[in-house]
Amino acid sequence: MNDRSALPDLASRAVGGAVVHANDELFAERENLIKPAAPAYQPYTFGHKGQVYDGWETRRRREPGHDFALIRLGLPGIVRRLVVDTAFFTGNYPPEVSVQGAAVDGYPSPAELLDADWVELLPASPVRGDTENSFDVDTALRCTHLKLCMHPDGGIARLRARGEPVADPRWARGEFDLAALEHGGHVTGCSNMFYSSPSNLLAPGRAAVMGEGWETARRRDDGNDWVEVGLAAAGVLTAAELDTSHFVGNAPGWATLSGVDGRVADPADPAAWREILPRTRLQPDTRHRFRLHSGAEFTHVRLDVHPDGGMARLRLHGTATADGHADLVRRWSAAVPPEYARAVLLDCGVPADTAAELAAASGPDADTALAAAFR
Ligand SMILES: NC(=O)NC(NC(N)=O)C(=O)[O-]
Repeated sequence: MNDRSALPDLASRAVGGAVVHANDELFAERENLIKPAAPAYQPYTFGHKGQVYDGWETRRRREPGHDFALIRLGLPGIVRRLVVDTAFFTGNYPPEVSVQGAAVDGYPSPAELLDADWVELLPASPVRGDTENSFDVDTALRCTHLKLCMHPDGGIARLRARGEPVADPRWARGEFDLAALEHGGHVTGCSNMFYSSPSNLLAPGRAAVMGEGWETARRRDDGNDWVEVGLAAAGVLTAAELDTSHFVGNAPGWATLSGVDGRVADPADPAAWREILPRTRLQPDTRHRFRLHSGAEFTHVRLDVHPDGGMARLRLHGTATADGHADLVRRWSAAVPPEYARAVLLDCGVPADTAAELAAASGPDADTALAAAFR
């Protein structure tokens, strides 16, 4: 799907994001910025500090400068669209906002983050109050953190950082979930997303409530709903997990899985798809796991649910092919600064001089050597 609004929110608390610091949050707490739920408001509701807002709100500045919050992305990746939602902030929204991104390995403290190499994703730009202010972003950087600035002060209900997660090759090796967002799995098509996004199927961890899964509207025709997933890497699947947890009265009755190898066949050609899991009955509110034995290589997998309903998670465990793994490493190395790549290679036990050489090199030979370092 090319629609940026359908991309997963890399900052959301639902995928492990955190607002690790704000220079001020007197009126309303910074953590509200990344709550997955839409913002809410109750007029004439006063706490000790003033009107209660569902967002991040600083005091009125009496000296020059600007306010800022530091966000750790739950899914490091390339940000394609920022949404600065000022819902319910009418007399107290910031006139302008800006956002910067950084790629920092390890577990930096807020103080260390302040010294990071911040790259501009959104220059200071005007925003409107009580509005979802949407900005497309043009960057190639795999960000791990964002810095959101309000010029000079004010309140913001939510920040959404829609984008493409880029896998860390240290954790996408051996047998892993080839559909997981954190490894670069992504939704490429879907029949219906009436209630919730199909990307939720690929989110980390178990869903806590029904709303954290994918749910379609009730079908009133003879068809069935489906979702198509681009795998993190071309690979061979060994197990599938179809988790209907929390879908009690609206789980699908049956499901099938099929796959295609987009390197040798056209995914748009229905005849190119091969069955992976035959039509299988599902139970409501159940984590189903199936062993897969076909041994075939796939780049895309399609889940058909019959006739409609919802599902919490889809996991597709398997191993990447050698060229699939090399592609995954190439995507990562093209999106991280050389000093970051060098630090990661050192962490993998690569000798210092080789790490420096590999991090700085480019071209097919360098790609092959880099992929070998992570295999
Ligand atoms: N009515 C308000 O919202 N006032 C103030 N904000 C809060 N939260 O009370 C302010 O000055 O922005």
